[in-house]
Amino acid sequence: MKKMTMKDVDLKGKRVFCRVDFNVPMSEGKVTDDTRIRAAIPTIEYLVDNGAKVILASHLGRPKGTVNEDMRLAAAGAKLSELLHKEVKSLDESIGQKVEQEIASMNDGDIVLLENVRFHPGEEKNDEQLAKAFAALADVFVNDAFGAAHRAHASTAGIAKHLTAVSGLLLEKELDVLGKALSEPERPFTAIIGGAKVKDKIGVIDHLLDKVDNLLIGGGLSYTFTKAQGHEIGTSLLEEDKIELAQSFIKKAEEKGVKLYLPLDVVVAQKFSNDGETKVVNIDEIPADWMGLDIGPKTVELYSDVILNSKLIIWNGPMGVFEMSSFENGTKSVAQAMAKTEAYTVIGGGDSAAAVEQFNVADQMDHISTGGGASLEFMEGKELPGVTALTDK
Ligand SMILES: Nc1ncnc2c1ncn2[C@@H]1O[C@H](COP(=O)(O)OP(=O)(O)OP(=O)(O)O)[C@@H](O)[C@H]1O
Ligand SMILES: O=C(O)[C@H](O)COP(=O)(O)O
Repeated sequence: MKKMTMKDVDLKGKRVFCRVDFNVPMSEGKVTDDTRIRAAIPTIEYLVDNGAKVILASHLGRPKGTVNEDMRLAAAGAKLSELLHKEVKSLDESIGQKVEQEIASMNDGDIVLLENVRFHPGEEKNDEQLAKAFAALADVFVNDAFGAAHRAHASTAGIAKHLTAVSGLLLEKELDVLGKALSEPERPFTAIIGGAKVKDKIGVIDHLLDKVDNLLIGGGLSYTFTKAQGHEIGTSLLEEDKIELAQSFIKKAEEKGVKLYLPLDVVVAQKFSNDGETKVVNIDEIPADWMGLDIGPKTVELYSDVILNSKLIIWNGPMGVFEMSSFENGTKSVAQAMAKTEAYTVIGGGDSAAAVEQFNVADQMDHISTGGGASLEFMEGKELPGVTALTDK
């Protein structure tokens, strides 16, 4: 079902409750990565240019329903103001009389940022009263928080029952890119899945096996597959209870004609540290008291080759412990191959987005999702409550 967008509503003079995802990394009261704030700007500018009174709302961190001084949104408001060259008034509440008074005094085109919606316990419970209190502040609801679209919360889903609810430009773009990739992919279509645990990627691997031509596996989760192939993995990450599942994925790939690639060689170390001795071994030669912490050079060559010969690539999860320089090469090389390929490249948020930033190739990717969990759930084929709740066209 098609959902209404900002372009379907008259915004002039309207109070617009615009949910954004300003859940940004912070250190010492400052925003350390403003990617998500920058990503919301087209929608905010559209609202301003169309004469709306812009009431921004977001969560930050997981304050568990109480006020947490370190999780106030004022620093994000200041950053937004700096980026827009325009006043953004940060309030210290998200509902109540004071907020209502502030909104009543707004002129068309003004912007306020409400306080962290998760300071209220009702937010994450999708409490009806809180949803109504948010809705009472506005005439229209715009959801632009793709990163939080997998959460059925009062400010993402509940509020949509009480107002005309439309998508913002970022939400629309994310759904468009990821949706098109999954429904009408250019081929060869390759998915690269890494990260720590099989358990977190079961849904996405299963769903992608129905869609892709190639599946490249790396990172901590690959060792459960290696074990499933019958090799010893030393002290590498293992999820004993997922070995059978890994076997079933290998079988499913065979049945579907998907080329499933697993590491041929790995970088091993005796401890989880950047300083110890490391060596490269073939996948069937991991010594008993060593652990695999990155893919090796033969694997890098093979994976890069697949990447260079694809037309569409989705990447979620690093190939190794890329935060440590001794084990960054696999993730770095994959990032560099992604930068070089002519394929349409999509980064599924979270650590992979951090990796392409770290290796200075972010601007060479076609789309970097602002959602970690949200893009993963979308790629699992799940419905996103923040999208489902929007008004049908
Ligand atoms: N071989 C390995 N052994 C141990 N840890 C690993 C290994 N390879 C990668 N990791 C770690 O996995 C972590 C990332 O995995 P995780 O599943 O948490 O995130 P992700 O897959 O990037 O998900 P998201 O994109 O949602 O953040 C990184 O911190 C990385 O150091
Ligand atoms: O950072 C994210 O993935 C989103 O902002 C959602 O945050 P959450 O996992 O705390 O709901």
